Amino acid sequence: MKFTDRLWPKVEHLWDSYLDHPFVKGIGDGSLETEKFQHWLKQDYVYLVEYARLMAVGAEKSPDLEAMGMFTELLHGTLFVEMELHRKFSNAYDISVASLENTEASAVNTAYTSYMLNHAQRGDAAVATACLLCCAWSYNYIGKGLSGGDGYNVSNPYKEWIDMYAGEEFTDLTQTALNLMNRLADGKPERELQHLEEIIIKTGLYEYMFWDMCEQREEWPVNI
Ligand SMILES: Cc1ncc(C[n+]2csc(CCO)c2C)c(N)n1
Repeated sequence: MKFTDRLWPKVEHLWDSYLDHPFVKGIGDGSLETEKFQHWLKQDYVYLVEYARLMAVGAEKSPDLEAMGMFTELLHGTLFVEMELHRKFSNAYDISVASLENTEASAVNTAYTSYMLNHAQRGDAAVATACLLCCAWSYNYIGKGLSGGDGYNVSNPYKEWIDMYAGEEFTDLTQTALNLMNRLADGKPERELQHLEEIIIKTGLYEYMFWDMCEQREEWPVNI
């Protein structure tokens, strides 16, 4: 059995809770307030900068050229496909590229990226892949879930967002991340597989917290 097949029953319930989250539902039916979407765009942009570093760590720790190529494919997809779409969306939502780049990461955002980078720096390439997996995989799952929903139509202002994450390009990137995970998990002892699983579940919980943070437009608890 592939490693990612045994993971699925453990994350399924958590991932279905994303589809019930008010922020995700708001994207699905088009009712999400613009200010909340702008908060997501800004926080996500600086999140993706740290996420790109994570893939660079994975490339550096790769055991072979094939893994290195897969990490750099994901890195390229983040920097030049996903972040480019964020820049395009921001233009439509009155946010300048400078203000995207200068966003201060919120508490949850900082905790999430620090968690991933800490594990990736301490672990091997399989650990770095476990850190990045949920992120790519869960957005593709959400995009596909929303594109099959009632609110998916031309009048939904977030249709392009849904199309982007459900589309072929992101489905291919998700498949690359899954293949990389299975390749690097192959032959590992059970104790290490459990460690990878724990990271995937924790990052899945951080994903939920990220939606919550955007729904509440949270930054830090006190303004300094
Ligand atoms: C908090 C957060 N989690 C996941 C993604 C989605 N995502 C991040 S990297 C990647 C694959 C290559 O770009 C995908 C789909 C996001 N944007 N923000």
